[in-house]
Amino acid sequence: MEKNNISYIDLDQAKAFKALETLSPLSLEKLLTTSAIAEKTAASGAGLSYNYAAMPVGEKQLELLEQLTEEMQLIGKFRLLAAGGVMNTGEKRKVLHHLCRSELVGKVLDEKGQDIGAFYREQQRRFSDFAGKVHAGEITGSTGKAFTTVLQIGIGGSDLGPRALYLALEGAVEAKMKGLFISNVDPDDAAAVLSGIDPERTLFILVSKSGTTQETLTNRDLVLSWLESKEIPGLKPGKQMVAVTSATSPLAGSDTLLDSFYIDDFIGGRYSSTSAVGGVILSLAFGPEVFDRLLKGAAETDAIALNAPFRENAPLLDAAIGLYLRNILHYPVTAVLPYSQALSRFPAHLQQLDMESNGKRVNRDGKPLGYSTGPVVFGEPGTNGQHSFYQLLHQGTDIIPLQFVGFKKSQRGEDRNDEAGINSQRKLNANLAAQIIAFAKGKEDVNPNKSFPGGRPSSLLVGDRLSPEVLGALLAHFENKVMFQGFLWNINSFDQEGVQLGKILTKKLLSGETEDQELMAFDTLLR
Ligand SMILES: O=P(O)(O)OC[C@H]1O[C@](O)(CO)[C@@H](O)[C@@H]1O
Repeated sequence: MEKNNISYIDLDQAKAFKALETLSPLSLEKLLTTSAIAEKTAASGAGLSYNYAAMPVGEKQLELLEQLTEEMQLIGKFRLLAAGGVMNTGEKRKVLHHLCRSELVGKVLDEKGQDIGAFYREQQRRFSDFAGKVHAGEITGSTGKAFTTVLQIGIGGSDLGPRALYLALEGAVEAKMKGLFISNVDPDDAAAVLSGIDPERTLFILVSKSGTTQETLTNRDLVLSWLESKEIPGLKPGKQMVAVTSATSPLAGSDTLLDSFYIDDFIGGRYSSTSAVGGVILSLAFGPEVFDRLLKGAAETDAIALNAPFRENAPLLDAAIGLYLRNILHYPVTAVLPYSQALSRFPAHLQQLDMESNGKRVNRDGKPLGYSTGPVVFGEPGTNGQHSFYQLLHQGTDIIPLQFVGFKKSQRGEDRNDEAGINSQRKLNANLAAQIIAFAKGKEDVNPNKSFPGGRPSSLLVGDRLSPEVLGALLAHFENKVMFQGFLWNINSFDQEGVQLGKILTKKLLSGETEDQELMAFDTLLR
């Protein structure tokens, strides 16, 4: 037992899990009825709902999954996390991204007794003011011209979440500035983006929590020398750039830059979209009030995840059913399929969120696990995916559970009725409904090549329109789902040691310190 009566056991020690293992799998075709579609639904924030009628779980499974979440104390662990418990056991850190949205369980103090939420709010106030001044023309480029473009330099969590959110908001609200991103150390990434911008009117945001990431520092230097190379009278490259970093990073406190905004070690990269990491670019691109609306939606989902009972708690249900798919039915992959072009990069963000968090093979105390953890996650917007990889999803040898996301209304509202009076949004959603049924029910045919086995599960997250609030709720839904699953697997979802080895070998290779012959041989192949 640890403090607060929270105890940590591996999944395979839980009684409810052992009971789940004894149940026979159910026929999806029998489970999928019109009343199940009406009843098997639960709320996330901002009117978003999670429908699991096409998931292979019946009453008994749900009862045991609920017992499992209680036995593994998921809500107690979330409460402890939100209160500032050291849930990142590997790095011995608190995990406080929820605090960027609201004080779920009251104030959280650091070791000096300082209010950490107040620090996050202060940073939000600072970057909101900064954005307001840029929009009002009070803060300009170093040659006096108004900034019209904002370009984020960062990678991983300092790119994927903010980029996915930026793209998702472009059609939801009117933009105040154009947003662009450079992430890859591939020089072609920077060259392509820089070729289309006005150096005097572009504000660069250098985002690196650690301040040590090779790709980001390389791109910073590349951008600064590109600005220098323009030889524009009066242009000061550093004064076209702000930083977002942690107060302990080597980038902190630089007076060569226009300004700096801070996060701390308690906000993990892939969980940082609602901190200054996402907040600076989103406030500049769309206005601080739009970023506020996104935070509000995320806070609504957080409150549901913490307080709602199992059957009314979408992130908790999604996590528990996902565990059933992974550890009872042994499906190793999940596809996320948003029927919304605005969410084109959302699957890429979820890939990092889920796979970097739960791609672990030891428990939170470092002991090897005897069961599977996080699935492989991939996805593309529908209907594009339908004309690409859905063949394998329908008729391939593996069953891949699907997580559909759809909206009743289009985001931009521009649409056209065809001769039959049917608009494109209706066609998009008809495709989504058809896919759920085709995957679940299949279709027999005398020709085996034309036969669909069915029994392929899916869930549906559905909202009215992809507004900033709904986007925030969707983001928090997945953050909380991933967190709950990490608790179920008894792993630490908040570190990422698996990315280190490759970084170290790269460094050794570039500095000439390696004696690894095979590494040098591959390097030679690439020169
Ligand atoms: O913000 P930073 O410190 O540059 O890190 C970027 C990314 O690198 C990683 O540490 C992985 O290499 C991610 O977890 C993180 O989001």
